[in-house]
Amino acid sequence: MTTMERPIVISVGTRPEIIKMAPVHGELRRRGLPVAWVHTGQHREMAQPLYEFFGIEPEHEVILKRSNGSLAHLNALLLERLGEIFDAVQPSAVLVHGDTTSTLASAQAAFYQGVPIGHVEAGLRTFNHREPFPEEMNRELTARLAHWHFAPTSKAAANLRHEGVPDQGVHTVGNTAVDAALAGTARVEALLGQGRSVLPAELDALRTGLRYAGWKLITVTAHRRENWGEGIGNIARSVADLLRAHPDLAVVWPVHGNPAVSDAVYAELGPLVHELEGRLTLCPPLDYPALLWCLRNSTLALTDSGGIQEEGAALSCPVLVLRNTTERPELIDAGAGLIVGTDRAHIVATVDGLLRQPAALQRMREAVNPFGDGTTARRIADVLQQDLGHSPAAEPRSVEHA
Ligand SMILES: CC(=O)N[C@@H]1[C@@H](OP(=O)(O)OP(=O)(O)OC[C@H]2O[C@@H](n3ccc(=O)[nH]c3=O)[C@H](O)[C@@H]2O)O[C@H](CO)[C@@H](O)[C@@H]1O
Repeated sequence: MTTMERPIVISVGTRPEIIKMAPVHGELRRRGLPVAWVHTGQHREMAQPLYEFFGIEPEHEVILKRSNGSLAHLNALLLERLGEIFDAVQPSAVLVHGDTTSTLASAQAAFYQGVPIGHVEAGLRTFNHREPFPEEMNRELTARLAHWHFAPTSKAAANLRHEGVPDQGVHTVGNTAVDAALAGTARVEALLGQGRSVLPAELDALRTGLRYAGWKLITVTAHRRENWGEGIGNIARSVADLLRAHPDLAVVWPVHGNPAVSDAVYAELGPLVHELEGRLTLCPPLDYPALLWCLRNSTLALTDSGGIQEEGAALSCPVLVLRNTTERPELIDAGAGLIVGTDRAHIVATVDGLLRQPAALQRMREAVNPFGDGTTARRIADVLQQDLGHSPAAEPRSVEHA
């Protein structure tokens, strides 16, 4: 096989990775480049609706027989199996995303085969190896292994350069989360316009309330380990306070399946659902199109998620970050979000303040999205096409961010 015939392999497994690599997959396919998808996640059935939404059929799947839950065991199994797959597939390049154990194992397996690695969403740092663990170290180690570093912002690019990554390997391209969110929202709105059902029944009351009663919507999500226990309880209590104080407020909270999260949320808020007559929706995690619809129609998002910070900025939905830190400081610098942590009184005061000052809220909605303009996948494909010997469809461009 010539380099041009060997596929560019995308190796990912979790929900955010699939969402963020789907635009790259779509763009490589649109250009007629050979591309293969390796699913490394544990629960393929959970990923299936996403694959259907994006029209992706993974060519390969890593099925792991784990005998214990340790990271070392997971890494070893992934490394061995991915080595076998890459050996059979002979990729011209392997693309990995972000910071998971499978990101690092995919990069290692590609490195052992002498295959160049492209790291998408490179350069995010908290500068604390324990927070998030092991993700922060996975980010650094993947940077050591990668050939192409696709940094979402100039800040992320600067982080890489400070670590000695050669300048010519760093491409500031924006974040593919924006590509996915903009294209996905357009599709959701088109489908709704045709009267097709995109939203689950759980959101019906909410839709009616937004349309006819003038409710303002807040989307809430929380899943991070650091917020388990007290943090989640505080967030839930602040949501109850806000709903009681603002009769025109509605909240949708897709509750993460982990009992460390769901038990606390339902204990605090479950009894309120009936009392609030449709203004509080607690539901299982939403399919991606429904989540996009929620953000698009929300006045605010309260979240500890990374992806939702980027999607909020893309969809003009101001984001309050339920953490004490973020590896996406650009959101705050751009004025599109605020760090609020998990203190009940502080969350309530911040949301109250914003609801009472529409001009401040409007400024946040109008902030320039620091994560790009939805053309990140094109920029990534330009670089790969040029470096792998195809004539580029367009000149690679770089995005400069504040
Ligand atoms: C420890 C840590 O920091 N880990 C991070 C975490 O990333 P995250 O915080 O972005 O993850 P989530 O919030 O789970 O996912 C977000 C995506 O899911 C969509 N979504 C959400 C709720 C829902 O009901 N339905 C949906 O469709 C949503 O639109 C968005 O695109 O895991 C990644 C690898 O797993 C890591 O790389 C990343 O560092």
